[in-house]
Amino acid sequence: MISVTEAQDLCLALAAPMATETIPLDEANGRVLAAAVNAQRAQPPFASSAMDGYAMQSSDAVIGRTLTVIGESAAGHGWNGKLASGECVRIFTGAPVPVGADTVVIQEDVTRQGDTITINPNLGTGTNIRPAGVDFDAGFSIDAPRLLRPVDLALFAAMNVPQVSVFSKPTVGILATGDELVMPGEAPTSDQIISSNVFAIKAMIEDAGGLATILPIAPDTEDGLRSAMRDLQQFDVAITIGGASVGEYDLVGKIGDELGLTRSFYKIAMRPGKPLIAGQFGSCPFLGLPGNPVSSIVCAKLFVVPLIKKMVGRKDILPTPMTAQLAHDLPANGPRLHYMRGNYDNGLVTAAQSQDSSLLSVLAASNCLIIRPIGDAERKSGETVEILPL
Ligand SMILES: Nc1nc2c(c(=O)[nH]1)N[C@H]1C(S)=C(S)[C@@H](COP(=O)(O)OP(=O)(O)OC[C@H]3O[C@@H](n4cnc5c(N)ncnc54)[C@H](O)[C@@H]3O)O[C@H]1N2
Ligand code: MOO
Repeated sequence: MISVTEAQDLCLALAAPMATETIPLDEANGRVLAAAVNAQRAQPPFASSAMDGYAMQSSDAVIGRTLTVIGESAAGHGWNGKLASGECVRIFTGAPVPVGADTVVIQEDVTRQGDTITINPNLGTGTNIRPAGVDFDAGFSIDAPRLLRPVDLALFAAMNVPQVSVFSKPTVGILATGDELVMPGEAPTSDQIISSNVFAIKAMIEDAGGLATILPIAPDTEDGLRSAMRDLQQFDVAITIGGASVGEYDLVGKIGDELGLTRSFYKIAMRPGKPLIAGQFGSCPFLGLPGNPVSSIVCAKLFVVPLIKKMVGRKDILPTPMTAQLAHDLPANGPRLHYMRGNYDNGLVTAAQSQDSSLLSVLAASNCLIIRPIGDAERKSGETVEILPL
C-alpha cells in the first residue's frame, strides 16, 4: 500500500491541463482563465463627475459666489464647450467633466434660481471628480491562470473584453457497478439498495469544473462490466465506483487489465478508501473508487477533485488542512491514515461516534475530516489536530 501523498502525486501525473477555448464573458464564471486579459480602454475613459451638481473652476467654488449655468453634461451626453470663470455646467453622476472645470459642487450645496446658482454656506470639500483612468488605464492586464469570480467578469466587461480564453472542461464518466444497485426512484428488490454516492461525486466534479455524466449501472458480470468500461473510455476521465476490492464479484481491476489499463497503483494506506485503483486507458485517466459511500466520497475529495482541478488549469489543487483543538480524547491510530468524520465549531473539533464507511448520514452530519496520521499516538482533549473542511 502506498501513502496518500504518493497516491495524490501519481493521480495528478495521470492528466495534463485541457486545451483552451474562447467563451463569452457571461459563461465564464468559475472557469480558469488561460490567457492574460488586457483592457481595451481606460476606465473611466474621461474625467467624470462622482455626484449630481454643477461643474466649475475651483476658484469659483466659494461660499456666496453666484455663477451662470451655461449648459448641461449628462451621462452619455457630455457638454462640448469650454467653461470660463463665473460659469458653471449642470452635471450628473457619471457625466464627462467639461473642459475648463476642475470641481463639482453638489446640488445640495447651491441655491438655483433660473440660470444662476449661488454657493451655499454649507459648501463641502473635495472635487467630486473621478480622474480618467482612476480605476484602470488602457493596457491594464489581468494575468492567467486565474479562477474567475463574478467580479472578474464585471472587470473584463469594463475593460471592453467580450470573451475570454479558458481551459476546457473535462468530461467525466461515472460508472457505478454492482447487481445490488438501482437508481433512486426505481423499485429495488428486497436485496437491493439505491446507488447514492454517484450523486455526490458528480456534484464534486462539477464544483471542481468538470462535466460529469452518471452512466447506467454496470452489472457484476464480466461481459456487462467490460462493455460498460469500454464505453467509459470515451470520456476525458473515467471513474468507476465499487468492485474495487478482493471478492469474486469485485471485477473492476480484472476487466480494467483486460481492456489495457496501465496501472499506477492499487491500494492506499488510508481509511476509508483503501482499495482505490488508479491508471490510464491510453491517455484517459482512470480511477476505480471503492464502493462504500463514505470511502468513495473521501477518495473523490482527495484524488478525483484534485485531478479535475489540475485539468481545468487550477493551481490550488490539493485540499488544504486547517488545525483545530480536540474536544475530547481520541484513541491511537493504526497503520492507515484515518480521515475521521467530525464537526468543528469555534476552533474545537469533535469526532463522530461511528466511523463506519457505509454511513452517509454521519458524513452528511459532519463538516470536516479529522486527519489521523499513520501510527498517531493517543490524543488528549485540547491537543491540536489537522482537519480538512468538507
Ligand atoms: N476481504 C476483504 N474485504 C474487503 C476489503 C478487504 O481489504 N478485504 N476492503 C474493504 C474496504 S476497506 C472497502 S472500502 C470495500 C470496497 O469494496 P468495493 O470497492 O469492492 O465495493 P463493493 O463491494 O462493490 O461495495 C462496497 C459497499 O458499498 C456499496 N456500494 C457500492 N456502490 C455503491 C453506490 N454506487 N451507492 C451506494 N452504495 C454502494 C455496496 O453495496 C457495498 O455495501 O471492500 C471491503 N471489503
Ligand atoms: O477503505 Mo474502506 O473504505 O475502509 O471502508
